[in-house]
Order: sequence, then C-alpha cells, then structure tokens
Amino acid sequence: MSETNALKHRPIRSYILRQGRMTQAQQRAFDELWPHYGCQAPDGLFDFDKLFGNQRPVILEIGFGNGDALAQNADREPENNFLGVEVHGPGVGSLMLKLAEQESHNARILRGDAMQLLRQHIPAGSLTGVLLFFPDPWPKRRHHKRRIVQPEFAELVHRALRPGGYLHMATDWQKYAEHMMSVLSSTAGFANAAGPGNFSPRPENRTLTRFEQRGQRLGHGVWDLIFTRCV
Ligand SMILES: C[S@@+](CC[C@H](N)C(=O)[O-])C[C@H]1O[C@@H](n2cnc3c(N)ncnc32)[C@H](O)[C@@H]1O
Repeated sequence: MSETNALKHRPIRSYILRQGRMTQAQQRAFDELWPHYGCQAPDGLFDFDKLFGNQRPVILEIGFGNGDALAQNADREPENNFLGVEVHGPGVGSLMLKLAEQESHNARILRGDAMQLLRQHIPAGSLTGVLLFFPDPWPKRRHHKRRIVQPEFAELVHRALRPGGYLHMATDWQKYAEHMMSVLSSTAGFANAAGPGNFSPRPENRTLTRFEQRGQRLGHGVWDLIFTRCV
C-alpha cells in the first residue's frame, strides 16, 4: 500500500495512544488511512463479500483496544477477513497505523458500538469467529449490567455465527470469567470446546495484548472461554 507508506509516523502512533484528541496533521493521517480501513454501518445488513472484495471467512473482534491482536491476526491469517469494532477513536487510529505498516488488506474497522452492530448489521450465519479479549470487567456489583457479556449478547453472537463458528473470550477477572461461563453455558446452541463448565487452555497463538500484559504485571490470572455454534 504505497500511498500509505508516507504515513508510517511512529510519533503519530504514540500520540494517538496517549490522547483522545489529534492535531490537524494527525487528523489528516487518520483521514488518509480511513478510506483503506474504515467502514460505515450500512442502512441494513453488511454485505461482507462487497466490503472485503472476496468471499473469505469473516472474523469479528469486539473492543480491540489498540488493535494488537487484530493486527497480528490479520497479518498471520491472510486467508481470513477481519472486522474490528471499537468505540475508542485513538485505538482505531492505532490499529489503522499498524495495518498500514504491515500492508494488510484483509481488515476493516467500524468505529461504534458492538451491540448495535450485532443487533442491526451482521447477517445471520455470516461470521466464522467472534473474538472478545479483556472486555471492561465493571467489577462493582451495581455496574454489572454494563458488562457486554449478557444473555442478549450471547444470543446475538449465536445468530451471527455460521454453524461450527466460534466465540473466543478471554478475561483476567475471575468473577467475570465465571459470569461469561454461566451466560454462555445457558445459551441454547453453543457447545463449550473444553467440555461443560471448563475453561480452555490459553491458545498459543492468542496475542498478548496490552491489557493482558497489565494484568500479568498485577499478578492476575487469565481465563479463556471458547464456545462453538453447534445448532
Ligand atoms: C479493557 S479494553 C480491552 C482492549 C483489548 N481487547 C485488549 O485486550 O487490549 C476494552 C475495550 O472495549 C471497548 N468497548 C467497550 N464497550 C464497547 C462496545 N459496546 N463496542 C465496541 N467497543 C467497546 C473499549 O473502548 C475498550 O477499548
């Protein structure tokens, strides 16, 4: 992607990571990358063949943060397409810079709310995988309702996955891991890849994200959950 080579400005990346607001030059860089990687939600459902220009499997990553995992997956798996959804603008900028640096053509980014995306814009049975790594844990009991993993989330992901497709979640909050296990285990049509009630071993190829590194420094454990759509 030669036209984006000029945008390989590491200072921009660190600025975007630190700040929510960008200078005019940084905004221009952001704008120049957006046509390559950004996408808008359509009025109705996404046409993934049109969005990616091919019929390869689509994997959705929800809340990709600064995009470490998505960028690495896109680079490592050119046979798949990756759609990332994130509300945080600086994270979107950071991921676009990574994708441009590694000249990935198989990733698109939607800046917005994952729940709205799942409810309104993902065709049923269209996804091969859904990734949710270290979602905000909302540890206080009165905030638990803000957690993204709820019965409606599980049902929407089930509808979005093709039969055999998978949901891979990871968290470093034990209570949230137990909540995820409870929600997914009681959603019809999912099978736990590790057997009922079991957490999965950490897949070797799961990228160590910034949030996981932070958890490791704090001595947190990590729980992986992988469920497949069986019906
Ligand atoms: C704790 S961070 C984890 C980021 C990344 N997955 C990682 O492991 O480094 C959670 C991320 O989810 C994003 N997020 C939270 N709710 C979201 C939603 N409804 N739709 C899209 N992104 C969301 C936040 O902006 C934040 O970047």
